[in-house]
Order: sequence, then C-alpha cells, then structure tokens
Amino acid sequence: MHNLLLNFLQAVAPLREKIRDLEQSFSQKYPPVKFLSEKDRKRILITGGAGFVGSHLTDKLMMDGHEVTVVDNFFTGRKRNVEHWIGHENFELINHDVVEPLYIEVDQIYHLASPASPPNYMYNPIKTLKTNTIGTLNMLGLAKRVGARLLLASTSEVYGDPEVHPQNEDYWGHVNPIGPRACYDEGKRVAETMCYAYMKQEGVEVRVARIFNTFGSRMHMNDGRVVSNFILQALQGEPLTVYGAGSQTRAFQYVRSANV
Ligand SMILES: O=c1ccn([C@@H]2O[C@H](COP(=O)(O)OP(=O)(O)O[C@H]3OC[C@@H](O)[C@H](O)[C@H]3O)[C@@H](O)[C@H]2O)c(=O)[nH]1
Repeated sequence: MHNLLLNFLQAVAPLREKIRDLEQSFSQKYPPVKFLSEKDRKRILITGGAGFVGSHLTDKLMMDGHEVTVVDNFFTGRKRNVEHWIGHENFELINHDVVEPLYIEVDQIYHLASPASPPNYMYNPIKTLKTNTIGTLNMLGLAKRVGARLLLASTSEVYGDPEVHPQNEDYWGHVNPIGPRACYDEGKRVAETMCYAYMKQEGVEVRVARIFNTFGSRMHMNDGRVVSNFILQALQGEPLTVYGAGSQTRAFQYVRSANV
C-alpha cells in the first residue's frame, strides 16, 4: 500500500510541474500596452526587429498599441531581444531573410534588416550587399503592392570617409566603392536610391533615416563597435584599443533616442 502511494506520487510529480509551468505562462506579464482603436491601430512590419536597434523600435510600437510583425533571420538579431512579447496578441515573430520575397498585408514597414557593426557586415560582404539591395527591393515591392509607407534605416556611412564635419544632409559623401566598407556604404546608398526611385516612379511613400553610431542596451558584447569594445576592455582592466592615430570623428547616440 505504502509502495503504491509512493509510485503514485512519483508519477504525478512531473505532471504537477507541467501544470505549474502552464499556470505561469497564462499569467505572463507583458510590458504595458496602450489601447488603440481599430482606426488608429496600424499593422507594422519591422525587418530586423529582433536586432539591437530594431528591438527597441518593436518595444516602442508595441507599447504604443500597434500590431507588430517582426521579421528577422537572426544573423545578428536575437530572439531574446523580443521574447517579452512572444505570445502577445499584437505580436508576431517570423524567421525570414528579406533577400527572399515576403507576402503579408501591412500598413507600415520599418526596414532595418542588415548587420550594422563593421566586423559583422564585413564578415560576408556579398550577403551584406544582397540584404541591402535585394532585401530593400523586396520590401519596396511589398510597400508598393500593399500601399504601405516604408522607412529605411540608413546610416552615417553613406558619407563614407567624410571631408566635412559634422555631416549635414546636403553633403553627398566621400565613398570608396571598392574599399573594405563598400558593401555596407554602397549597399545603403543604393537602398536610399531605390527608395526615392519607388517614390518618384510608383508613388510609394518613403522615409530615410541616416542613423549614426548607436550604443545602449541589447548591444552584443562582441558587437565590435567602439563603445562596447571600450566598455568590455575597461571592465576587464585591459587597455582600450584606439585604431589608427585616434584622430577619427564620430557622432554617437543612445539607442532609445533613435526610436522617439
Ligand atoms: O575598438 C575600437 C573600435 C573602433 N575604434 C574606432 O572608433 C571609431 C568608431 O568605430 P565603430 O566600429 O564604432 O563604428 P563606425 O562609427 O565606424 O560605424 C558605425 O557607425 C555608424 C553606423 O551607422 C554603422 O552601422 C556603424 O558601422 C572608428 O574610427 C574606429 O576606427 C577604435 O578606435 N577602437
């Protein structure tokens, strides 16, 4: 009798654990989300939405009450960056590479998909070029088909190795088309050109934001950009590595400031 009871208790123990897990998942707390009426609630696609900058934009648009679809191929993006939204009725996460076409219905597209840190985008320059050219073409095609507005996350690197400081929008840049950074610089330049061609020829509503060197939470520890490198080296008590003569100039911004 005693053994029977013991066996029974042993058998139900894993079940109890499962029930506890299920209960926890039902009472999962999401960050606070505004209620928007049907009329104000937009269906928004964020490519690269699980990335460093993209995931902060995902947070902002989710908390504003929109329906957000994140598309990411997880090359530099991470599921962990958006896991706090998984299961929310306004949120969807799709593992997809923008180099392949995508057919969904949306009102707005924030096109951020691309590695952004120099070591990451130089790791596979052809892939970086495909992402920024074919990927942007696919997203503009989608915008045209569904009548969505598209915002392209461009970069200060469209100015190349600038001869003017600080750079304003009238400056056309100083770019080496065959230099080590060309895959990203020229990829983003042609992406901008495509946006304006789709606007002029097809009437697609576009926006282009040239994002400068960004730092903040969810940056990879081994991102390779200067801020995370210096922090890591400082924490490890190592000397900070300044490349070249250290006379470079950069404009920095905090990641949350990029999303307001
Ligand atoms: O460890 C380091 C890293 C970088 N640097 C220097 O610090 C400066 C900044 O370099 P980063 O690697 O942080 O990146 P960059 O500013 O060159 O480009 C970045 O900023 C603009 C974004 O739009 C781009 O996506 C991103 O590549 C460069 O002059 C670089 O030579 C160091 O001195 N030491």
